[in-house]
Amino acid sequence: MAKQFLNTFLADQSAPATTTVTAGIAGNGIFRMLTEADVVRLVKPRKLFSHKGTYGHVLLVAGQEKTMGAALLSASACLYGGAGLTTVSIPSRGLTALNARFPEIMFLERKALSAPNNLDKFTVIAIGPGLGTSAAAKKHLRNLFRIQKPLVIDADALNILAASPELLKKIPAGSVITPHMTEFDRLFGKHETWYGRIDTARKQAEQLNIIIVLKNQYTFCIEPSSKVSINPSGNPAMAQGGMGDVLTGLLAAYIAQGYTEIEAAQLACYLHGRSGDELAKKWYTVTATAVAEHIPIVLRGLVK
Ligand SMILES: NC(=O)C1=CN([C@@H]2O[C@H](COP(=O)(O)OP(=O)(O)OC[C@H]3O[C@@H](n4cnc5c(N)ncnc54)[C@H](OP(=O)(O)O)[C@@H]3O)[C@@H](O)[C@H]2O)[C@@H](O)CC1
Ligand SMILES: Nc1ncnc2c1ncn2[C@@H]1O[C@H](COP(=O)(O)OP(=O)(O)O)[C@@H](O)[C@H]1O
Repeated sequence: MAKQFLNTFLADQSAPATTTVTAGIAGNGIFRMLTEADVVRLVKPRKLFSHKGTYGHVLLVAGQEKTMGAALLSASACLYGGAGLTTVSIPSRGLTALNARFPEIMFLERKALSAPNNLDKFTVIAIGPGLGTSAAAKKHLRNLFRIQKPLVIDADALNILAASPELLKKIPAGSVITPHMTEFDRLFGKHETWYGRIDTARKQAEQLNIIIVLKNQYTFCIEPSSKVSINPSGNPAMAQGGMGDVLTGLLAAYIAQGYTEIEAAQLACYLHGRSGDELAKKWYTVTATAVAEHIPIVLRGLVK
């Protein structure tokens, strides 16, 4: 593949003109582009002698009355992403919708989140889509931080952290945060350029010992080592509410299935965008629901 420049992937072409991107995540450079071959190599086949326990259990803490849809979208991505079991902790008013839409998914009352013993059985916990930023939501986030297991943190959970810098410093090591540009700037300060934003993300990933999935047309997955992988899939047909909620559910599903946090982030970003790309061949715009539902078809096409 011809040498690529970082500016190809930045909306404002703000990087030094000579900064290059290598194809393939195995490359030694700082900026590496994720390829289909990387993804095919990463995907683990489902084993003959396996059962739901083999593929992990996601707990998703999401939703409030006006944004229950975000919780359902995220939960659907856990399901279509192949998690063995999915439990959602939503306000109980959302239960009828949950049971009607996804009978495969289980429910955990919000008050159960304050007892760490109730959380032991989950392989991974994701928090944020449609959660709101109430005092109760903040309390749940704080409680989850206390168990010191890596979390997937998105949307309103990021907005809570942005308003509570003391809590941001306590983010469990190894966690994955998935901000879009505005959420990122709320967390780490306003940036005038994309290159500046990526520079801050690299420093923060190292300092906080977390993975930052900085979402945009091209999404950047930044490791604690400050290496960056760039996801090339995705398209403007996907620019609709709920799309990030689906990405979060996928990411949690892949962690549940035993991928490392960075592998899960890379897989989730690539497959999410690829699903949108395949759908956009037929559809002028694609919904978040459709992107989630198409994920197993994408994987079947990639992994024979
Ligand atoms: N069906 C449901 O229940 C849904 C529920 N949802 C849930 O609602 C909660 C709050 O989400 P939210 O969209 O209201 O606020 P938030 O994401 O902070 O955006 C605020 C402003 O930021 C900007 N901006 C946004 N995205 C950007 C991007 N990618 N790149 C760059 N900029 C971007 C944009 O500003 P603009 O560009 O318009 O000036 C926008 O107006 C959250 O928990 C979420 O999970 C949603 O997922 C929708 C479906
Ligand atoms: N034009 C685009 N090209 C590629 N991907 C896009 C585009 N628009 C949105 N996406 C993807 O959709 C997701 C949007 O996330 P986010 O803004 O958090 O959505 P929401 O809060 O509505 O769930 C990101 O993963 C982003 O990469």
